[in-house]
Amino acid sequence: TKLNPPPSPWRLPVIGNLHQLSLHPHRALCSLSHRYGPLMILYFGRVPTLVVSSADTALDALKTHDLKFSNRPVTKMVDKLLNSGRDLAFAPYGEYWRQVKSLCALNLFSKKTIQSFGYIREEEITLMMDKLAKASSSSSTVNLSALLTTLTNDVITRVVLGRKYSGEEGGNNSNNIVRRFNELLGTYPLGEFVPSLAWIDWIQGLDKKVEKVNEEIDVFLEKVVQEHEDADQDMSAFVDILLSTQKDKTTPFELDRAGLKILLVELLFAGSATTFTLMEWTMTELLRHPECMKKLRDEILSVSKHNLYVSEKEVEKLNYLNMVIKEVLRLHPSGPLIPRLVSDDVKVNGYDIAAGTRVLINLYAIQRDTATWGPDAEKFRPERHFDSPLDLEGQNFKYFPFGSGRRRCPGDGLALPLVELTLANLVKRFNLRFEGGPKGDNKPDLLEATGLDVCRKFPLIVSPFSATISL
Ligand code: HEM
Repeated sequence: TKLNPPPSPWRLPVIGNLHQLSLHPHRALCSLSHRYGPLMILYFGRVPTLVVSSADTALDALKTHDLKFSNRPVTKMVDKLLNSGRDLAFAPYGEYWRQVKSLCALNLFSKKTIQSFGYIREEEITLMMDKLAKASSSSSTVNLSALLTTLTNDVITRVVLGRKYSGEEGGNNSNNIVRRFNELLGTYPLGEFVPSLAWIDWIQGLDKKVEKVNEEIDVFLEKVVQEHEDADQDMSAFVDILLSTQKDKTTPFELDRAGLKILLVELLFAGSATTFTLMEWTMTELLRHPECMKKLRDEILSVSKHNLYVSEKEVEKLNYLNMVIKEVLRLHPSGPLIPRLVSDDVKVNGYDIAAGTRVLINLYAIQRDTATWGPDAEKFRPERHFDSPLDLEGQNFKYFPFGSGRRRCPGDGLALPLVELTLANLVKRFNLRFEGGPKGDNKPDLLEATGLDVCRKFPLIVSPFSATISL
């Protein structure tokens, strides 16, 4: 039978469409989809990649054919950094993935476990507030991006590893490890797409960099695991649960030392970079829209009247905060391109897609589509979520910032309470003045960094002023 492949933009010999990706592939692919349609095949060198850019095509791929789209590609970096996918995010869809996922669901992502970490969130947020209060009383500026990075990192390392590592030196500093891991995982070696150009990666020393980061991560995590093995008293971090799973020979699940460490590093990375990115963009948008900041502050003050600290119970009543976060996740999804892999030949929207084709679901394009969001789709307008049926569950393909289906993000329940609580306390306690970007603007810009998680290009530097609060 005759096959009907999706349209493809014109491409160059050898490199294919690689030159069209720019530094911000989600944006470049969004523009290309306006010309070539919501389903297109691009060739990254010799590697065909299906790009999905509309709600309808995402529904057909991720719902109608969800099983065939339930894998992820094992890129060269995943192969090297995550041992060919012995983690959760890149493990092939199958028994190993199922076992790891249920272990995490039960011991890390369950409602009860997340609630039990409430005191960690409170302690770390209080520490951050203290730093801001100190800066406020000495009229100094602070790097809010750095503070938020440390906060998310400290919370996730306490939950997963049992204590903080952000104050340690060099290779033992969890902030450094997560940052370098993120940078490398978001790198696509040219040799992966064009084998004849692999020498360029070699000259750039990519293999050496990966080797070094792998070694550092291994040394760091070996020390952490050893600390837990040597501890006299019972410890209750996630690493301890992994260690007891490892020892328990009756479980159907075999987790060796290397697999255990890969899972730990992935959770640190997946848990902190995404959560931090969401907080950083929320503060950016609020500083760009003082009317939204004021509305949010009024809401927080109306709900949280008796203490300086906004509690988790009070946060549950903050509807406008919820809308603000939803709008930020729409415009700035932490991971704008969701990677999947087609595991079997499939027909999507009438087009034939071959097994083995890589897939990129362009959340950025879908969540800014004017057909869904209207002519002001590019505008930050939290009110559009008022009484909206679109939630974060991933059932509606117009809006799914945590993904959808079997491979949907399992960490939303861990991320959102921290994000909500931090933002509520920050906005209640401080008026923040943006201290100019590189061009001396008085409103933060929207320039994006490159990498797997798209955070701000330049950090948010602000002057905090303690707000007057009558209790
Ligand atoms: C604001 C915070 C977060 C955002 C926006 C986010 C977003 C996403 C997205 C879009 C995916 C891909 C889903 C798909 O393929 O359908 C994903 C997967 C994943 N996320 Fe998150 N995430 C966040 C926080 C977290 C946290 C806190 C953790 C864990 C500590 C986490 C762990 C994971 C894992 C393990 C996967 C892979 C799941 C699988 O393949 O089975 N995420 N996330």
